[in-house]
Amino acid sequence: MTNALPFPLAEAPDRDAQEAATRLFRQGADFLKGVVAMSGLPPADRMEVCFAGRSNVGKSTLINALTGRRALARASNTPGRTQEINFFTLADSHYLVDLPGYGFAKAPVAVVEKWQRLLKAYLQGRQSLRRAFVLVDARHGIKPVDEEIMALLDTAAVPFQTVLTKADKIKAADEPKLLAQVRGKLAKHPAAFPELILTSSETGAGIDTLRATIATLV
Ligand SMILES: Nc1nc2c(ncn2[C@@H]2O[C@H](COP(=O)(O)OP(=O)(O)OP(=O)(O)O)[C@@H](O)[C@H]2O)c(=O)[nH]1
Repeated sequence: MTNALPFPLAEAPDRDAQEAATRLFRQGADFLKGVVAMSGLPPADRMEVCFAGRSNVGKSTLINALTGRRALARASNTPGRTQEINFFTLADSHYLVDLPGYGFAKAPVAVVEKWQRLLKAYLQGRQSLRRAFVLVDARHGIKPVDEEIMALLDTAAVPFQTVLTKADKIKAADEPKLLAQVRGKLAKHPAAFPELILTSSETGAGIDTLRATIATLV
């Protein structure tokens, strides 16, 4: 009874959702600004989704794949930008928000603390934030640092959806073990959205589903 499992994999989008995604994403995405303090946030005047994940999880690559802009998220990866919350416009109706990667080993404590304060303030105070996508490397499953951000999202009551990245790097035989680990961890998080998206920026798997998810958020 696969469909009775908690946190099933999202199904492929239906035709309406696909059309909504095509309409939205063909209008294009652009880098707007990097933000280091709450006072720098753009007006909360449109639908907003954010992307969080451990360093190297494939966040920039995924944002590029979603928007079809090869180097879009590179802007947020250049030295000096990595501690900023980066805003991208999508059409004139959405913001895509790239949160700094966490779990970096060598950042000074003061830097990490400053970024955690900003992240907390952003997640708790942003009215227009509809959903957070928490990216998790399919090879590694949910790590303690991922659970920290999930706990923060629980507290802030921001619904979050888990997006597994680099699906092309795991063997089909290892998928059940990964999904069991992820489902077990998510069961403890009240803000977890009850569907997972398995993606690969390499093969394009799951990208349409994620686009359609964003395009049909209300
Ligand atoms: N095989 C495979 N490799 C991927 C995929 N997505 C990203 N990568 C690779 O993983 C590495 C990290 O990807 P990035 O997109 O830079 O990761 P990031 O999360 O933005 O990293 P930070 O900037 O450190 O936060 C790169 O070498 C990518 O080419 C994927 O779906 N499949």
